[in-house]
Amino acid sequence: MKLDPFYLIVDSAAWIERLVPLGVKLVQLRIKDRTEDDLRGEIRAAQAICAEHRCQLIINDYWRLAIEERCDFVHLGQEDLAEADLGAIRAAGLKLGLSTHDEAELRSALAAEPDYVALGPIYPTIFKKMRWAPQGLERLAAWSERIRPLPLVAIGGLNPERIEGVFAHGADSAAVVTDITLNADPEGRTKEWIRKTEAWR
Ligand SMILES: Cc1ncc(COP(=O)(O)OP(=O)(O)O)c(N)n1
Ligand SMILES: Cc1nc(C(=O)O)sc1CCOP(=O)(O)O
Ligand SMILES: [Mg+2]
Repeated sequence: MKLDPFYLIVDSAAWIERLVPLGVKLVQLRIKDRTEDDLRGEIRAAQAICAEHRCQLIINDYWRLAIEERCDFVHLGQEDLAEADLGAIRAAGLKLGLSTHDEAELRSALAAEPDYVALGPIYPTIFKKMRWAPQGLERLAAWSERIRPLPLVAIGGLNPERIEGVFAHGADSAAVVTDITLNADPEGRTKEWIRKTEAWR
């Protein structure tokens, strides 16, 4: 499976409406702490925009809702994975991306036969508190060897200056939150990401 090299992560359908029409082809809806009704509404709105713009939508965490709403891709972390019904996810035809942060997590991720593996944080991130030190580019290259031919997603502290390094070390896609959502010009930065990832598209 080929992933777009630019993997945007946002926390609302409003962000998706703002940025996906610019040419984003892979986006994760990552929402925390909302009611089920709110989540369902956000998922439906995101689906409509992504369908219109032929953008792959990935739902973070909420695999039951993703099944109910007939989504086609979910991303789960290791704690999510421990509680997930992989049989139900597969029976619904959902593709699955999994987070990893260390060797043990990589083993459990591979056992679940995902459609991609993410490694993070590659660089320090301001987005959320993490138990792991930055992985660095050599670790990313090692992961790439280990998971081949599965696609590898790099995440954590990425910006346009770091794009070339992660692809040179085996990443297939670069996931990003704050470099875009906290940027003074999110639209301009999104266009810059699309341009700078073109060589790997
Ligand atoms: C592409 C990608 N990689 C990693 C994560 C992190 O997932 P998780 O460890 O479950 O943490 P939360 O994002 O749910 O806080 C991700 N969302 N996307
Ligand atoms: C949501 C998330 N998961 C990570 C992991 O390592 O699993 S790093 C991360 C945050 C990424 O945000 P930013 O691009 O702003 O650093
Ligand atoms: Mg999660």
